[in-house]
Amino acid sequence: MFYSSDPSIVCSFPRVSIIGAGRVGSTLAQRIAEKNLADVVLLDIVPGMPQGLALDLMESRGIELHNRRIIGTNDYIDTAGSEIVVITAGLPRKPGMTRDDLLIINAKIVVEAAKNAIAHSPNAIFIVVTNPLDVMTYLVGQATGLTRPNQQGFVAKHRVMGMAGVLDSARFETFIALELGVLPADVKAMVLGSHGDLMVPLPRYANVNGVPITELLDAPTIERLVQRTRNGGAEIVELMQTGGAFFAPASAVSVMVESILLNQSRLLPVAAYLQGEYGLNDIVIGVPCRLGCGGIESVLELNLTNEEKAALRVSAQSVGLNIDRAQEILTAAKI
Ligand SMILES: NC(=O)C1=CN([C@@H]2O[C@H](COP(=O)(O)OP(=O)(O)OC[C@H]3O[C@@H](n4cnc5c(N)ncnc54)[C@H](O)[C@@H]3O)[C@@H](O)[C@H]2O)C=CC1
Ligand SMILES: O=C([O-])CC(=O)C(=O)O
Repeated sequence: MFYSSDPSIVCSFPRVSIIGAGRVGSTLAQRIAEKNLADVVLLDIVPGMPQGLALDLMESRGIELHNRRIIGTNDYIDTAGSEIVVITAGLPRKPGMTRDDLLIINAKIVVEAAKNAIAHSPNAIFIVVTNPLDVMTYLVGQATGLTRPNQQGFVAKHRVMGMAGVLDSARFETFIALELGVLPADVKAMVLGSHGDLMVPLPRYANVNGVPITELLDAPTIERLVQRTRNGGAEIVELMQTGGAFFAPASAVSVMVESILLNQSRLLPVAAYLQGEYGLNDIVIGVPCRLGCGGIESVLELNLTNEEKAALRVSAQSVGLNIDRAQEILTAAKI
């Protein structure tokens, strides 16, 4: 016997839209669906491609034992009402390139994606992945209006962020775990700053189940692991020759999505729009943030040494120069 359902009760799962159904985007869709976190909309400009990926993922549901819906589309209308929008659209770098070499081409793609996405999901939280990460996150903040005061003077900067620190920290943790032969999950580390050569790994805060790595490894070894972390993305680009990492990046975004959707308040390194924190203003850079259902709940200001502060400042200065470059290009192109 069936009970008639009350039409006022709407049973819906959260919706995460992923703009750019390439390697990072499609792997992220898989992670989110298989963790049963949300229904997923995969959007790309290539006709048929996101639809094919979505169908493939849907056909795995019975085997993977989840019931999340995955929709593939080329039309932003299908992203309407998303709780979270992840932007992975844009080009990955090729061997020999820096992430900053993608600035001009990806700025236009990301700004267009952000404007289209917010028009259909005005309350969404935005997570940016496209490189160069910190500059793209800044541009998304501007394009969506989330980092500008609204008519009431309120800035919704907590709803825009970039993924980099979770990945860079996971790499640092991996290299520490490999060096010591311990379980990766027992290693905790934090990498701040920009997602590039000027990132700021913090060995002082790295530990194995509470034991500082400075008690387990000598200074030259730690410096070697720090340098490998800084070069972590390029190492994979050089090995693969056809693009960059995507498994670990997708895992990194999925923990941010999870912390937001499940209101976990996890403390994670996140590229955030700063207004005075760490002495930095009107810039996006990686800092420790609490992530919950509203997005960035707070920025934690660590008691950094003078050297760490200086490294963060240098990192921010380089992001600032690229923001200026991107804005000149977008203004000239009337975007
Ligand atoms: N923040 C981070 O830690 C990481 C950033 N990345 C960056 O993420 C981006 C994506 O990387 P992959 O997935 O490996 O590249 P990919 O080439 O596999 O996928 C990019 C997708 O974007 C789509 N696209 C291009 N223009 C678009 C538009 N206007 N609208 C919608 N879709 C569009 C392409 O058709 C393609 O399917 C790159 O910029 C890469 O550098 C990658 C890994 C880590
Ligand atoms: O290195 C790249 O181009 C992709 C990326 O940001 C990473 O894997 O860290």
